[in-house]
Amino acid sequence: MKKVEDYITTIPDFPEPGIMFRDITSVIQDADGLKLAIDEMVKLLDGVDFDVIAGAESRGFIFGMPIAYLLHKPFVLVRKAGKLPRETVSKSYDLEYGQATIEIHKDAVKPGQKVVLVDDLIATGGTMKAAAELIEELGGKVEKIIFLMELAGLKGRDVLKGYDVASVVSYEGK
Ligand SMILES: O=P(O)(O)OC[C@H]1O[C@H](OP(=O)(O)OP(=O)(O)O)[C@H](O)[C@@H]1O
Ligand SMILES: Nc1ncnc2[nH]cnc12
Repeated sequence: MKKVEDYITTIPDFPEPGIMFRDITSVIQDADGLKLAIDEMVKLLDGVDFDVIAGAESRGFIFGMPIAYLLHKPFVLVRKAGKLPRETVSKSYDLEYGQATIEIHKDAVKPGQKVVLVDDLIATGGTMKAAAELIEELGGKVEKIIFLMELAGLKGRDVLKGYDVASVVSYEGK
């Protein structure tokens, strides 16, 4: 029986020297890999009471949407800057390589709503930290943050201290 990690490809030195790129395309271009990945992420939400799933552009959309569909929850887009047409809240942050700004529509989360954040991977934790702060700025409560993969050596969990964080696959290094 194959495990999720068997479907993940690692490409050294992409997109920059020193980065071990953990590629999800080899997971989702295999029907069994895609199903297993989503099923394993859904399991991370066993017993979690929440109202909304929010996913980070773009790979967080790939995994967040099917989970929202399966659990019959609404899905909120955490988008890169300049893509959302209505009023937004916005935050800038650093990545393993580069820098980014994300935005959420102001009406996407109502005060008091319990939100699950979803992404494919945690590296430095910057993306999800910024997303969590935006949810909280809108009055939402971050109930849990889930990933398909975790690059544990980059200590992203420390950045997300205080949040309930879970992942399907953990790489010891980066
Ligand atoms: O933990 P961090 O250091 O914040 O890094 C993780 C983030 O980086 C990648 O997204 P990226 O911004 O490259 O965008 P993409 O999903 O559009 O490829 C990945 O999908 C996570 O969202
Ligand atoms: N090492 C990595 N592999 C794939 N996506 C990433 N996003 C940030 N760091 C990454």
